[in-house]
Amino acid sequence: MSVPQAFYDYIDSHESQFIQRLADAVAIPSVSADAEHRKDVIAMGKYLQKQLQDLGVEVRMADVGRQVVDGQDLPLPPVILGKFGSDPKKKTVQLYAHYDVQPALLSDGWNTDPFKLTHDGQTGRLYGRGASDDKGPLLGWLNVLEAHVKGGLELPVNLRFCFEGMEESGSEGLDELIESEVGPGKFFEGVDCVCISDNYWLNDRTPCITYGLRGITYYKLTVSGPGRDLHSGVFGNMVHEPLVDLVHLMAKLISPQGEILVPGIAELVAPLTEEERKRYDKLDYSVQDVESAVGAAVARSDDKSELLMGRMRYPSLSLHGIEGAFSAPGAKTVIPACVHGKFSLRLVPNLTPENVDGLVIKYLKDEFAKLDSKNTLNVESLHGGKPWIADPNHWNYVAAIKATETIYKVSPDLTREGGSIPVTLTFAETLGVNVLLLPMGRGDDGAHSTNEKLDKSNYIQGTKLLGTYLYEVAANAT
Ligand SMILES: NCC(=O)N[C@@H](Cc1c[nH]cn1)C(=O)O
Ligand SMILES: [Zn+2]
Ligand SMILES: [Zn+2]
Repeated sequence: MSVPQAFYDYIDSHESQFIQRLADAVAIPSVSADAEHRKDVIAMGKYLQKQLQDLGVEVRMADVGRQVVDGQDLPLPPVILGKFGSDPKKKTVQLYAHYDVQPALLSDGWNTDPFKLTHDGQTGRLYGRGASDDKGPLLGWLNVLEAHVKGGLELPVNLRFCFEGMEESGSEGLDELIESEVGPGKFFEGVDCVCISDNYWLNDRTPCITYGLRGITYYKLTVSGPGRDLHSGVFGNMVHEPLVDLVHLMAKLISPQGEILVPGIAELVAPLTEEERKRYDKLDYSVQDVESAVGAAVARSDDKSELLMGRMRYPSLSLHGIEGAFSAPGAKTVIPACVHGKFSLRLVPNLTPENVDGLVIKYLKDEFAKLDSKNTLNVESLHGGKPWIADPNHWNYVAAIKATETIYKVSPDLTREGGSIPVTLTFAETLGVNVLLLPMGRGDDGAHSTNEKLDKSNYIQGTKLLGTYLYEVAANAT
């Protein structure tokens, strides 16, 4: 079955309604990391439930339990499981996306309200938290479905939806749900392949298809000592200061040149082969691409392949922040009594949370002992996920490559991504099927950053791409 022109026409003629759909979704501040916003994440789930049901999807809102965050007992947002079509003659495609977003405050440096989709008519950019990560791609699937249901077109495959609301905060409860829904008569029965749209092109010109992700392991270091915050004029030079200890420890994790200083990590990384190295040389990328994506000339290397390998096939350690330290404007002369340092490690083959956590925790405890401080250190691993690599020669990838060539008239780059989507590996291992990452947005979208955007053309052409991919699955699956 070839793609009906009526599908493309429907998308083109409903552009403004689809942008409004994205605006409605961005307006719900579904920040999973913030307990105050948990009700909004749940509201976002309900909004999607209704949208899906209105399009004829059989929806189940799966309860995945509760979570304690900073002493507060909170409900986890439901995982939305949806079924559309059960024709045994058709392939069944499992779609995954997430409806939660990263935190965003105007005061972080946004030029516009992060929860009000702002369309810049000159550049065609749609600004808003979640526009690219991951509300735009999620709604792309709804747009595809709507074009078929309301346009009177038959879908070439059966669809299964799995939309979660905790991806940005460790996908709590999701693995257990997936594992419990595998088997005869269960939700995931009959799934032939998985498609996830939750990453980005490498640059702002060439579409890509992604066959690998880094894993992650995220830590919280707590240094405490004094029973309360102290006056630095009264107690400075009299007591061990938690923030001083913490800053020393955090500086021991990574050098300014990016070298991970935890012993044993580098030795675990899978060796680079000459054949693999050549793959990076071929990708359409430049130092200029990094610089324009980050907004400054701060790239660590002048060699594009070194930069790509740093993101795709080597681990990275990033320091994210210090909770409890004075951070407001002004010059408060406080000695904070208890501070929490946050950092994470992105994992590549053969690093896993299991073989890395022990190395990190032992190293930090040894380094803390060297400080000879009377304060106390606690190290926690908050969440983790293993790296993932798929077979890019599978028909699922052939379908995505052909769809990309149809929509964008170029062959996509085959990439590995530096970010982490832990459920990717769960799908691959528990369902035993091929998993594909088919991105909608561009490398300069600013996901997780200020002024996140999705280009209108990527949203509209991306919706066409997702639909075309379903037809190519029907045509290429074996
Ligand atoms: N678009 C995928 C993404 O941004 N994933 C997050 C997942 C995560 C893990 N811990 C916190 N968030 C990422 O940071 O890679
Ligand atoms: Zn995402
Ligand atoms: Zn994200």
